[in-house]
Amino acid sequence: MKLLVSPINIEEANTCKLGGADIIDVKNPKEGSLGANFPWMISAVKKVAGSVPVSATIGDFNYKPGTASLAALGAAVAGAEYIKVGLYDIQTGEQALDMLTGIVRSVKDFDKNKKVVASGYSDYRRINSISPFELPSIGARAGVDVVMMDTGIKDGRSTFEFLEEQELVEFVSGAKDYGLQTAIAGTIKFDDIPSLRRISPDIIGVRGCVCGGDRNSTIKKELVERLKDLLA
Ligand SMILES: O=C[C@H](O)COP(=O)(O)O
Repeated sequence: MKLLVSPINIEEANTCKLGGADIIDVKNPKEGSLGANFPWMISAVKKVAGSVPVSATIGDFNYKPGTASLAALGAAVAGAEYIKVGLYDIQTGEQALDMLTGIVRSVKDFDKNKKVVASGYSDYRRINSISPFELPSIGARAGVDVVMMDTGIKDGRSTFEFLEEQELVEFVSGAKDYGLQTAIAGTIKFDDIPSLRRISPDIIGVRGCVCGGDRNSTIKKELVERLKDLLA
């Protein structure tokens, strides 16, 4: 399992790199769970990251395929290798397919090696969003590379409070059947690692855990190292 860590600035990105993160995921929590940061921040993090791949979130979207496609291209041009969209206020498979098809086209026309990550939300019922379990089939049709789930509301409740381990196993195996990679995030804690080993997604995404439990605090190098060791 690769470790994705979400810094909010260059200092934290450097800490992620020093701590051994496999993917440095630029986001802006002020604008939501998958809030977009500025293109100049993505470019600056890319310089700090060196050979470590950079991911960038483009927002918790409603149904705006054109806006999302343009934002995705912006993240790709700024240097992100992984471009991650949150299907937040999306209720139907048709809407999700439109969104993802546009995003994939705009990113892959620019650089076919960049990866598109389609994120749903483990707390989809409380935010009235599409079920993340629909994403593997829709994502495969659209041509995304990774399907993911995170929590939409960052109130301390974890993905493991909204979904059973067996449901997460099914999410991962369903995506694999479509040839897609998977990522799981949402207030993951050190205690969740044994369960995550059984679920075995390709990537786990964290912030709060490596800030010492409070995602509004700052990322600590020793906690990134500890998590990386646990995943080894
Ligand atoms: O993609 C990863 C998210 O930033 C996870 O943040 P969190 O661990 O604080 O829920």
